[in-house]
Amino acid sequence: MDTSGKRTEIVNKQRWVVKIGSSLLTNNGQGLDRPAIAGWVEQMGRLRAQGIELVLVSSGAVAAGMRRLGWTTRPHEMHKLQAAAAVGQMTLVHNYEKEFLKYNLQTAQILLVHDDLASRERYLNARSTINTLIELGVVPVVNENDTVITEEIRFGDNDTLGALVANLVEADVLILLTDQDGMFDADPRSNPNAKMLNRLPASDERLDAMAGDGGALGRGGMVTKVRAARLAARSGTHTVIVGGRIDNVIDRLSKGEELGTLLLADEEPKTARKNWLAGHLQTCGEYIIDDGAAHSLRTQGSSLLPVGVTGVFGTFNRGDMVLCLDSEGNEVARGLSNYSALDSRRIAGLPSDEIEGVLGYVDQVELIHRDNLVLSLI
Ligand SMILES: Nc1ncnc2c1ncn2[C@@H]1O[C@H](COP(=O)(O)OP(=O)(O)O)[C@@H](O)[C@H]1O
Ligand SMILES: N[C@@H](CCC(=O)OP(=O)(O)O)C(=O)O
Repeated sequence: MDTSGKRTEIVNKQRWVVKIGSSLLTNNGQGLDRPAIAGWVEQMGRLRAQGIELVLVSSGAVAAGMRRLGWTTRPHEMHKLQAAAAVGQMTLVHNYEKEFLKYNLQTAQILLVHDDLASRERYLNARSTINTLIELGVVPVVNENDTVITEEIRFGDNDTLGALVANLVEADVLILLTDQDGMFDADPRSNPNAKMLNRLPASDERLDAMAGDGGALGRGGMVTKVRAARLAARSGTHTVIVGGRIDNVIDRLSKGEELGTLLLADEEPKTARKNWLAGHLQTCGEYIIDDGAAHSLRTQGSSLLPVGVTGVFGTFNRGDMVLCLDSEGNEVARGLSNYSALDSRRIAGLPSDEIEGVLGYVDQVELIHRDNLVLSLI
């Protein structure tokens, strides 16, 4: 294929995660927009026919459930939102199953919560199940397991889930289909002169000031999409934020057309281990680090040495994930500790050449080596 003048980062890419947001799937928050779903599935069917592997992350359970239950306004009580999601998820997957079958594609329902991806065992299970489904040619349809979570329902954030799934399957591309044509330099709802962004590195800090929230319904808006793009970038996944109502949007993206906003991953895809560190492991304790250590972690990507640590909290073993907090309690980084909490307390504040004298052994001179350390998103 002639790719000159096209988005080569997207063309011929093998593995896509497509996330369809609530604002798009629903008619003003009421029920599912079935004709629109049929249109996206038809396009995704064509992706599959080209040999592109696909995972779908779909919101819309709450809205579909509200319609089924005859509710016209979105409830505020968490248990009612969760009940609506449980009812609506049936409608949602039934709809996808019916539509994908038209193209001889089987679907599978996957319900996940962030904690599932924080347990090493469940992460590995989810990963191998989804990878197996992809190999079988099945389209996994992922949503949050709303019955057991509260935060994500409250903030309406399936963007993060999309990014975590992209990390999980090491996707090449994450497509966030939404109700705006792309990301603008200001929220177009409140700023009619806002201009759409074409491409930027996901790490570009200017994005933070441009991203607004999702408005009255308290949805994630562009804030969670930018954060998702940064999370996805950690597995080398490029993200496109794009309008789901644009004619044949998925087909056109796959041909390299410059639609929406491309947020690029760093050139160097991080190793699987780093992906894991970035979002998946449960933390077992905390290091409080001084200003000098916080500065060199943030600006030079340095390892954490005992000398920069002023406090050690929690109970952890060597190899466990520990948070690094600055003196004000802000998370600077997280990483795998080379020492248990007990030994860390004994060497905190000391120069590395004194470790052996105190402990009687030295594993590594760092408390956390930079290869096992991931800076936190600010
Ligand atoms: N800089 C921006 N560019 C585009 N949209 C923005 C921006 N800042 C805030 N938004 C808002 O984000 C909304 C989309 O986010 P959201 O409602 O969470 O959608 P979804 O359900 O697709 O995740 C848009 O309707 C828009 O008003
Ligand atoms: N998981 C829930 C809500 C998640 C949600 O709305 O997220 P988003 O599409 O990012 O605004 C649902 O299916 O209704």
